[in-house]
Formats: sequence, C-alpha cells, structure tokens
Amino acid sequence: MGLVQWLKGTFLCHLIICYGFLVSGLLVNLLQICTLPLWPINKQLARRINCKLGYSITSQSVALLEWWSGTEVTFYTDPENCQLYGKENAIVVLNHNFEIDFLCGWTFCDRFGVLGASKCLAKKELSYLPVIGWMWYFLEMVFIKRKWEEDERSFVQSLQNLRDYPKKFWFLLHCEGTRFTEEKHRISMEVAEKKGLPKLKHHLLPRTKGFWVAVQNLRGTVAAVYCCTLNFRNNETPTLLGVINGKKYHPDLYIRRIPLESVPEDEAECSVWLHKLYQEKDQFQEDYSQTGCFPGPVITPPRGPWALINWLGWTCLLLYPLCLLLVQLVNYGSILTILATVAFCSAVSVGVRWMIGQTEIKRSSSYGVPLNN
Ligand SMILES: CCCCC/C=C\C/C=C\CCCCCCCC(=O)SCCNC(=O)CCNC(=O)[C@H](O)C(C)(C)COP(=O)(O)OP(=O)(O)OC[C@H]1O[C@@H](n2cnc3c(N)ncnc32)[C@H](O)[C@@H]1OP(=O)(O)O
Ligand SMILES: CCCCCCCCCCCCCCCCCC(=O)OC[C@@H](O)COP(=O)(O)O
Repeated sequence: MGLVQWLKGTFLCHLIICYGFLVSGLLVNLLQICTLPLWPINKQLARRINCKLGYSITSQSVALLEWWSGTEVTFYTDPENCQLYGKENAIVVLNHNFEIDFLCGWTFCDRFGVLGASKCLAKKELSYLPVIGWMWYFLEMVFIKRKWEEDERSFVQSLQNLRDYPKKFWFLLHCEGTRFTEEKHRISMEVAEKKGLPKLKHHLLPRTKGFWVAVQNLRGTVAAVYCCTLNFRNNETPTLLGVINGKKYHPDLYIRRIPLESVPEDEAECSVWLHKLYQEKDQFQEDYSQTGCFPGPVITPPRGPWALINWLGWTCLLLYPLCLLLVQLVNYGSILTILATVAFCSAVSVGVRWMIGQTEIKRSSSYGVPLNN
C-alpha cells in the first residue's frame, strides 16, 4: 500500500473530510434560509441561487467519489441521445441495489450540468437529515411517506410546482420504492406471482403509481424517461465508508432514452409498460452478470474541474480557522477549552457517521415486508 493510499485511510483525513462537509453544509443551509425573503419577490432567482448552493454541497460528494477514491463511472449509451442529456428535463428510473447509487447518479448529473437542479422522489425521513435533507427542501425535492392516501395531494402539488422550474432538471424515481434485500425480493416476487407477472431476478417488483403520477404531471415539462441500470464489476459491494477510505470501485451505468410520448397515458397501460421496462432491465442485469458489460457504446463525457475546485476551496477556507484555533488551544488553552474542542470533534464524527449510516442497506427500512404491504 502506497503512502497516499495509507493516508486516505487515516482517521485524521476522515475527520477533516467530515468537518469540511458538515460545516460547509451547515453554512450553505444558512445561506439557503437567507434566500427565503427572496421567494415572494423573485422566485426564479431564488431557485437559481439555491441550485448553485445545492451544487456546492452535492459536488463535494462527487469530488470525493471521483478525485479522492478515483472511482470513475463508465457510461453506456447511444451517442446520438447523449447530445440531448443536460439539454432537456427527464424522469430517471434507476435500480436501487447499491449503497452509493445516489453518488454514481450525481456523477452522471455533474457530467451533464444538471447536478444543482436534479431532484428525486424520496422517503420523508431523508428530509430530516442535516445538510443534505435540509438542502433538498430548498431544491423542491419531492418527499413522500409511501402511504398513498397521505401523499397524493402534496406529491401532485410538488410535481406541478416543477412545471416552471428555471433550470434543466432530472427527476429520479426508484420505482422499487426501497433498497434490494433478499427478504424484500422474495416477498415482492410473491406479489408478482399473485398478479401473474413474470418473476424478476435482480429487481424488486416496481410500484407503478408514483411513476404514472410523475409522468402525467410532468407531461409537457419533461421530454423523456431515462431508463438507467447500474451495476459494479467483479460483484463489488460498494459503501460510502469505502469511498471515504479511498477505495476505488468500478461502476457501469447503462442509460436508454425513451421519449415521453411512448409512455401510455392510461394508468393501467402505464403500469403494464413499467412492468415491461423492469423485465427488460432485469434481462440487462442478467446479461451483465454473464458478460460483465452492458450493451451499447461507451461514452466518456469530460470530468469538469468545478467539483474539485469547490471541494478544495471549502476545505482550505474551513481548515484555516480550525488550525488557528488549534494553535491557540495548544499554546494558551485551558483544560476546559481543550475538552470542549475534543467534544466538538467527537460530535462531528458521530454526527457524520450517523448520516453515513442512512446509506447502509443493513439499516434499510422495513418497507415492502408484510406489515407494510
Ligand atoms: C443515474 C441517474 C441518476 C439521476 C439522478 C437524479 C437526481 C438525483 C437527486 C438526488 C439523489 C438522491 C438519492 C436519494 C434517493 C432516495 C430514494 C428513496 O427515498 S426511495 C423511497 C421513496 N420512493 C418511492 O417509494 C418511489 C416508488 N414508489 C412509488 O412510486 C409508489 O407508487 C408510491 C407513490 C409510494 C405509492 O405506493 P403504493 O404502494 O401506495 O401504491 P402502488 O399502486 O404503487 O402499489 C400498490 C400495489 O403494490 C402491490 N404491492 C404490495 N406489496 C408489494 C411489494 N412488496 N412490491 C411490489 N408491489 C407490492 C400491492 O399489491 C398494490 O397492488 P394493487 O394496486 O394491484 O392492489
Ligand atoms: C466531501 C463529502 C464528504 C461526505 C462525508 C459523508 C457525508 C454523509 C453524507 C450522507 C449522505 C446521505 C444521502 C442520503 C441518500 C441515501 C439514499 C438512500 O439510499 O435512501 C434509501 C431510500 O431510497 C430507501 O430507503 P429504505 O426503504 O431502503 O430504507
């Protein structure tokens, strides 16, 4: 193991990364609050500012993935369709098997210039996450409790609000509704059997209502559905902790562009259409497990410098006062202030570790197991 690789695994480096992320994130959250008075005066300007602020947080994770861990996503897609990515609004449908699928998704967004504005249909619990969840609130992310009777009104309203969004955005939907586990897979295949649907090997049975409602409410706003299928080479099981430790992974992402007009308007037909889409996705995953690659040519959109510049900028800006404080502490600090600093550092690492825990599949919710069906 080289010195650099060893350094990436040290607690000090992790503490610096977490401190930078948490403090810069909370400062950005504060700036987002400051945009509140602007909303009634100039809503579109407030939205544009919030996209930039959002980019300043999410691009740190992209920099961590791409520059720190050296992980590079390989994109498989039609080069002609690729010309349209980033130039149109789209609904993205993605499998939900990996702990860092959202990071790979953000990389895709960053390469096509839609990272700040992109959104997803997320479970309500994520809105309470400091930094990320609070940022999402200002980016008009759509949150649901996964209880349709309670969600319907706010879901439709949130989608309608996006109709005059001033920036190009992608709206991510994990139609499976929860992360893949063996137990959830077994149960959802029982549901598939009862409904007379073909069994899926690599996906849970998709829930179709959210997709249909999104398509219906975003018709005229969104041009296409991007059917995205993600997998990792060599059966890698990536984790966010692995990325922070500087471990390099090998993700492959297959993107198919489907014009929105080809998605049926009728709810029942749309549901059949989505099930068929998941059967195709399942076949791609099966072929991937045999061949180690997806169909279609590989494209390599350039990696821009801004994610790295933003990350280094925040790190330098925040490390300087921290170093000054530490020097002061060592020279003149009382036991009490030293203890307070140790407590602060511990709080930062415990807080961020808790946030990282939200990405871990072993902590996945019980959604999709019998009690919640
Ligand atoms: C790679 C590119 C990336 C681009 C990235 C772009 C943007 C990135 C931005 C941010 C990234 C952040 C990442 C964070 C990710 C967070 C993701 C989440 O939080 S996932 C959880 C929340 N999302 C969802 O739940 C969406 C999917 N669910 C739905 O859409 C649902 O339809 C619903 C809206 C929640 C409503 O669900 P409900 O169950 O009430 O209705 P349905 O009609 O859909 O389903 C009922 C139907 O399902 C049958 N059933 C029962 N059990 C199961 C089961 N286990 N599996 C499947 N189906 C089941 C049940 O019998 C009912 O059938 P029927 O209607 O016939 O009676
Ligand atoms: C420089 C950057 C440093 C990064 C330091 C670490 C920061 C920690 C960041 C935490 C980021 C949290 C993003 C949360 C996204 C998790 C998405 C997710 O996977 O949610 C699960 C739901 O879809 C389904 O839930 P389940 O029903 O499976 O339960």
